[in-house]
Amino acid sequence: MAAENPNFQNTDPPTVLVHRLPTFDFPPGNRLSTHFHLLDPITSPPTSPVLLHSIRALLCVGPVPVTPETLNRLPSLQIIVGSSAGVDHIDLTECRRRNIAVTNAGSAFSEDTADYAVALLFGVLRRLPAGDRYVRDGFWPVNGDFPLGFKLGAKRVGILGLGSIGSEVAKRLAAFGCSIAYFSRKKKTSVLFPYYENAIDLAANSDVLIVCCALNDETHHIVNKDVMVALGKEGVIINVGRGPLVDEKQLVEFLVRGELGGAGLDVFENEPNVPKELLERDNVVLSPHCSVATPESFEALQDVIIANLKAFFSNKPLLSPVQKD
Ligand SMILES: O=CC(=O)O
Repeated sequence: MAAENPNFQNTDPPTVLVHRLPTFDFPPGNRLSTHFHLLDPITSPPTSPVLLHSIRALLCVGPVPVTPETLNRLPSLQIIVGSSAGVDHIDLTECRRRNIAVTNAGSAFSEDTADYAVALLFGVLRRLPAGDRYVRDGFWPVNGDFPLGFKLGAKRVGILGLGSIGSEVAKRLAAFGCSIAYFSRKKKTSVLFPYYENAIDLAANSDVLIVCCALNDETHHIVNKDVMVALGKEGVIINVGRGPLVDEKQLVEFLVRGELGGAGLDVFENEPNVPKELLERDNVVLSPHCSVATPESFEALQDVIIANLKAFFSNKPLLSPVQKD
């Protein structure tokens, strides 16, 4: 029967509807289909509305939006398993209203993303991409020594969002001799780093701001003009969270006027478009939203997705539920 009707919903393995953009998929050879019957409307024949009515689990691959309209087509939906750390593409308020659980990538990406934040910071302070261009473009023999960079050790690093990624960033930069402080939704009782009650105070006491918090209504443009003023002329902003956490228009203006020391950006407000003013600047390191992208991270992600779906289908606690506050 399953062979005759590709939309047939087996109970074993359980059916999971895949929600993704045509351009976004798991790398080949993923293990998810050995545990679940994955119904992917992009590769399967049209999915019957009757089947959609019975779907309980949705696997959201990448940053594809989940809107009230998406949810209207899935009246039995109970869980959305996300494949990213950030879930700003999912309408969480609507999910809460409909009592639909949401999970994210948990800590699958945290180490790689933290490594990347440190790499971007090194890139800005020591001007690594600019130095690379200097050598490749033949300027070294002509112009001589490359300008000095800045030392990483002993920098005062302010972390915006001391969650799973922020904590890994703190661990790494503390090992480089930086002092760490943070701002998060809440002060963490188990953490000894100084806590600031807002982003401006954190910036005023930091040389570097590393942005790794979740994007939501409260954190949209959390790095605004006032934060940039507080960070000061030598200050560096690293963003591995989401583009709209930083007011990009202001960031460009501050950099162009020389009122910030530099920026390392993996994310942008209007991806894949990057403000052209940034392309010309040697104190800015640009990266195409790929801090999480390693085969190791994607292996770990599959473990998290499988664990969440298995827990859901056997009524056990979810591994990485998105917090409900
Ligand atoms: O940007 C990547 C993620 O949120 O996992």
